[in-house]
Amino acid sequence: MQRVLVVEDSKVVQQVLRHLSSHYLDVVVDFAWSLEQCKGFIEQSNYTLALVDLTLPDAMDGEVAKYTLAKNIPTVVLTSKIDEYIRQQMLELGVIDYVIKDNRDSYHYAVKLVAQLLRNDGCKALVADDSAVSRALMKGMLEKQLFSVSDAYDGEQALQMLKEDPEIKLLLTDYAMPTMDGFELVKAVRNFRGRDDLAIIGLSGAGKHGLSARFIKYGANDFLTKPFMNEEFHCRVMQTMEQLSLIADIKESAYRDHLTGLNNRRYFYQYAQRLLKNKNQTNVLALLDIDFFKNINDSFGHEAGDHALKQVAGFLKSKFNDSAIARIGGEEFAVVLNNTSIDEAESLLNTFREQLTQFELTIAEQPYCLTVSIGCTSLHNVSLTSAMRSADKALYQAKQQQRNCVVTAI
Ligand SMILES: Nc1nc2c(ncn2[C@@H]2O[C@H](COP(=O)(O)OP(=O)(O)OP(=O)(O)O)[C@@H](O)[C@H]2O)c(=O)[nH]1
Repeated sequence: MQRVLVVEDSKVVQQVLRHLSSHYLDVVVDFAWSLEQCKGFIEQSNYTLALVDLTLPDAMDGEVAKYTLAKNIPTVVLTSKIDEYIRQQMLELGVIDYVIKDNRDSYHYAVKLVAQLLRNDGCKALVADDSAVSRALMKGMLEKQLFSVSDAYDGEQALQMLKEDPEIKLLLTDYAMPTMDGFELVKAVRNFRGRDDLAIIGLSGAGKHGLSARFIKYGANDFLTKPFMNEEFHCRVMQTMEQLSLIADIKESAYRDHLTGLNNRRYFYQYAQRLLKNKNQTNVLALLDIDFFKNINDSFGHEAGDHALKQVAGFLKSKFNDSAIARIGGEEFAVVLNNTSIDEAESLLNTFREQLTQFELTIAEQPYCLTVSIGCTSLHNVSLTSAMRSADKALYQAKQQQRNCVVTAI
């Protein structure tokens, strides 16, 4: 589990950092006031990352950063002043980055930087460069930013590695490489990995600015001109990864039902359409609708109704954890049972239905049991529209019968 340690002696700054951390960091964050307290925390817990003030009353000369780094904790430094001497000192120490505390936005930047570094943690990156020295340098710099890094000596090798590993999220590629240069590599990679799925930063030598622009035209997200400063490299990588994360967040929220955390209707339709393309797989589509749900809203209020929906969603997830589940309407859910015959599906759905009748929800602090009606149909060799229509018709029949039952469309 990821954990962050913040060491800051100013009460006001600590308060600001606490506020921003609760907003941006979804991990445990401990706050220490001094080097001594910092040592105590490190004895107790393992930290993924430390954000430390360079000057503390009991550590005036950056000893806290030296201490966290000596304990192998990747460290970002907060400093109220910066000059070439301090900068060099910090780079030599091996801190990931430094943030100058000169306005409120710096704290914002610092916490967002920590958030991005936590996202980088274990994220795969690939460096493609024919120079072993350059490769080792960039590998080291990326590892400092918590990436898990592999490297390739030319474009062809890099392309092969990217084809084999869709988990690689960042590619740094030089332009001049034997067998396949950086442009060819970027063009080839973009045929199967989009800009929002794999970030690419192109590198070119000094005085070749035209090359940088062409990198972008061929599909790179950004570029760097060699030789680059440590900070420039760091900022470019961070900014590019932050954009990728933002797009991932937007995509995630576009496909998620905010109330229950399940997939939403949009996701479900796209998923089912994709599934139907595989003609060899027999799947079953089930539509589940809570019986007399309106009674919950009417008796206990809309908020209690929301709470009930969340509990039913959680129950569904626990029982069909290998299947795609979505909330496709108010109190209506869809489940796709993969590689299942219609008879098997009917039996599984009946078991679920019976288990739900035994499951006690908590509504307005009281136990409450509810039931669902289910319509199901084969999702194989049909159009999605026709499968939805059949399942809907079966669900209607289930409602017309006694409810709390499964009807299969023939
Ligand atoms: N609390 C809450 N209620 C919702 C939500 N979406 C839809 N509903 C309510 O769900 C209820 C659905 O009512 P009906 O369509 O009459 O269905 P029902 O009461 O479940 O009856 P049957 O389906 O015929 O068994 C309505 O009262 C909607 O307002 C939601 O997100 N939250």
